[in-house]
Amino acid sequence: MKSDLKKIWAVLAAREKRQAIGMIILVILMAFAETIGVVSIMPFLSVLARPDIVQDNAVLTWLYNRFAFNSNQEFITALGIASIVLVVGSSAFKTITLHLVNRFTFLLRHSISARLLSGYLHQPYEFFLRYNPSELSRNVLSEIDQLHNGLIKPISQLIAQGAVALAMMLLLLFYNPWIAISAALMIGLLYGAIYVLVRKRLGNTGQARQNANGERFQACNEALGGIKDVKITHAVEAYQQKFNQSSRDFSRHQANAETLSQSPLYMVETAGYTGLIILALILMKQSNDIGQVLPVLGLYGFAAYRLLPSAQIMYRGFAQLKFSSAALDTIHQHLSLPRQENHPASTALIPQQEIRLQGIRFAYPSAPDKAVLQDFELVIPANTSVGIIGKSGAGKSTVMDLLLGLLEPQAGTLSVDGQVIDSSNIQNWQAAIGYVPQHIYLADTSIAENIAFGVPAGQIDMQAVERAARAAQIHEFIVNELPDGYQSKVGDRGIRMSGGQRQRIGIARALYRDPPVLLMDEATSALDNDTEAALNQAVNALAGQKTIVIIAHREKTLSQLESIITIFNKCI
Ligand SMILES: Nc1ncnc2c1ncn2[C@@H]1O[C@H](COP(=O)(O)OP(=O)(O)OP(=O)(O)O)[C@@H](O)[C@H]1O
Repeated sequence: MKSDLKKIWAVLAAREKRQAIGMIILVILMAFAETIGVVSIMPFLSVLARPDIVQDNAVLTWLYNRFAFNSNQEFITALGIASIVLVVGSSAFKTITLHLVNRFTFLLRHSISARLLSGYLHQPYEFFLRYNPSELSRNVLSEIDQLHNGLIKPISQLIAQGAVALAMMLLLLFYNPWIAISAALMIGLLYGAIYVLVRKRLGNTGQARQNANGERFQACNEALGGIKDVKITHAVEAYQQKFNQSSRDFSRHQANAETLSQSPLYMVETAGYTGLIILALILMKQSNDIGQVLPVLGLYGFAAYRLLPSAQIMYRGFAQLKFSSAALDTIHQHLSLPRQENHPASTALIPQQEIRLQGIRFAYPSAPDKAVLQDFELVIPANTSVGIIGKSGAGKSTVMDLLLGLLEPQAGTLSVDGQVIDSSNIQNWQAAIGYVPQHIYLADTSIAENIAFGVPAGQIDMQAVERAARAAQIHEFIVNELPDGYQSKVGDRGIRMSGGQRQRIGIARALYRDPPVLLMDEATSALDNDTEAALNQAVNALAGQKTIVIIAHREKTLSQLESIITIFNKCI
């Protein structure tokens, strides 16, 4: 419990911590405002029922004389108006506080999920080889809700109800300390015992809920993301079942947690009711005077009536905390991941002599003992075009990712003109590269936005877009065949484009910034012979001005290049 609270505190940014303290103070004041609202009616009712109390009660006498009332009637009216003003004032204060607390907690949800996404986007590429994207979306979009509903909201309720319960206790202590203490002890012990009994179960259910949530995100993403394969392989039913199973488990765990956090109210109510009857019987046996027994019982009843709802809400808060601790653990851990800052480079590191991979050893994190590359050497002279071939699985794409600086080798270096590429100059190196990956990702926006990827729509250089599209042999298609030319939408992941068109948009994207280095990973595999020939011609036209590295299966694709390097994977 203590460590959960510590983790929540750690999840807050410095400004949010200050705001949280302000909110706690406001919530406590709100609880007292509520108590004042309830209590303010008492002097009015007392004087109304028994006007001579004004003379007996020192406070009332002082008030009466201080404001120089002429009659009890006037005094009662003034007390009534004062009570209304206090109730209205406390309601207004409560409404404002409620809004401030709601704003704070909901904006906190936004701020934590934005920081979480930003943290993920600033992780090295290898991080994304370890985590499934569904798991990361789950954390940013859904686990954050669990944190909000299961932790942040319950904590604010816990504080508010704790303050209400305390205020009520003070009121009861004032009337009858023994009754107040014994009622609070009984309620506290009962809830405490129930919490001890169910907390382990709540923790386990919370963990199972988180797993089921991840599985349901994954099933949904995979089915919709791979819809073509899902349809063609008749996997619709299998995916539906996979989703149903995890979605049902997710709901079941939430229902269990709700029951575990709500049902003690009925048990405690039953125990309280039984306690009252037993107390009545004992008191009756002792004094046999109903006139003495009833006020005591009434006060117990009142104490239970005022304390129970607060105690229940507090218990529910603790239960929700336990249920949400798995979500908290994940978010806390991921928010503390060290960030890899990306500062857009002002100058590109343009190779004048060579790009060199030297003494490289690389193994993927999931198979650290199986080196994909060992003692690997590669020299690419500047402003030449080099082809890389090798069997499937030989490590061509891995070499490309090392050249891109996306993967870090366990041994050896990547250098440009003798300058080793590390965290201090990686941005400058990447600023020099245009890259065409094996699978081109198209966003569901216009062709122009896809070519000028990541540039806000208003800042796109349309001349550069057209130049890149011409070089990638796609300009004619865009202007002649698409209804809105460069503003035509490509559909989700480019669903409205053919494989070859997608690839040419990818090539145009790599050329948009007119980079001095062009890296292509099987960039021409989906093109027909004529387009491939035209594209090769365009690439040849760039030869001598740019350093070009192309990976391909087919040697024919590389026939025009100045040198071809074959990769043999020593571990296969
Ligand atoms: N994320 C990964 N985790 C673990 N192993 C990986 C990962 N990616 C690739 N590998 C392994 O590394 C080896 C080299 O893969 P790579 O993709 O570089 O080959 P490739 O030559 O580009 O193959 P292809 O021509 O089929 O694309 C393969 O044995 C592959 O199974």
